[in-house]
Amino acid sequence: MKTYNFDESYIADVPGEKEITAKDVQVFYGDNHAIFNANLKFLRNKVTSLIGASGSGKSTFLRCLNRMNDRIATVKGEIDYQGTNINSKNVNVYEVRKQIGMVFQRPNPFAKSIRENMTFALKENGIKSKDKLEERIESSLKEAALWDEVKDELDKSALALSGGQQQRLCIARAIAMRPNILLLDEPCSALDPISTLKIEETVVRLKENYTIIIVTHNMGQATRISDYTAFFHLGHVIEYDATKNIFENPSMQATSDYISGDFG
Ligand SMILES: Nc1ncnc2c1ncn2[C@@H]1O[C@H](COP(=O)(O)OP(=O)(O)OP(=O)(O)O)[C@@H](O)[C@H]1O
Repeated sequence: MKTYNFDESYIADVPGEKEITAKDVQVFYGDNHAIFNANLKFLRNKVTSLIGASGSGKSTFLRCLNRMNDRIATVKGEIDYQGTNINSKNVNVYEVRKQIGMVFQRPNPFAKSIRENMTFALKENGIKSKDKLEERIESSLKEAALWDEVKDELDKSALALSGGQQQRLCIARAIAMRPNILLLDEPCSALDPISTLKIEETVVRLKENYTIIIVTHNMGQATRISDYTAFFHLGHVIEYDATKNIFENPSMQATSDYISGDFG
């Protein structure tokens, strides 16, 4: 078993077609150095889990991938997406977020109808045709496995849905924009086991059309749904590999300690 060298930079890479790559990414909250030289390549149409103890930097790193840290932290390094460094100042952040959608820990639907939740961003982006909007609502709600439960009550308030339904609505709302990448920041942490299972099934189906990167504290969830897993520790990416290897045969002592519950 190897010990991680905190002075060296680890290139976290696995074979396959890349969708988005972090190069020497560092994040600072004032004096707090939260992410140290993360070099991590994510594969297209795969689910990748980010795991690690509380405070290890998973959410901070995830937010770098669609510029969600802009107002709260200093992010150095490059995020390469389709040949562009999207961490560059002159990149249009709204365009980035159209292609790299995000779903948060707590479901956050707008206090509007289900239909309005689905159409708001589409209308803002110039999609006005009623047929096109209806088509997007239906196809996205189907992809998020919510359509059958809400198709007869699209004008009902989104806040009247259960927590799990609200989270699937947030996923549907994100994919209505037809992004390439979906970032999920502990999307099940506020949900009961049955709702969690539904989201997990949804995520596994969604990878057919999207690249998915998910922060999770739930080891079972990481093993059930992700193809690859990156282990974060003290702001460093310590190990990155096929999920099976991370959980059954990790190379690094710190990974082994974490997954066996020795710390964190
Ligand atoms: N908005 C913020 N302002 C200042 N510091 C922050 C902020 N968000 C995170 N941090 C700090 O950055 C470090 C990494 O935190 P982060 O939330 O990314 O870790 P995490 O692994 O996602 O933790 P958790 O699993 O508890 O969500 C911590 O030291 C944390 O205190």
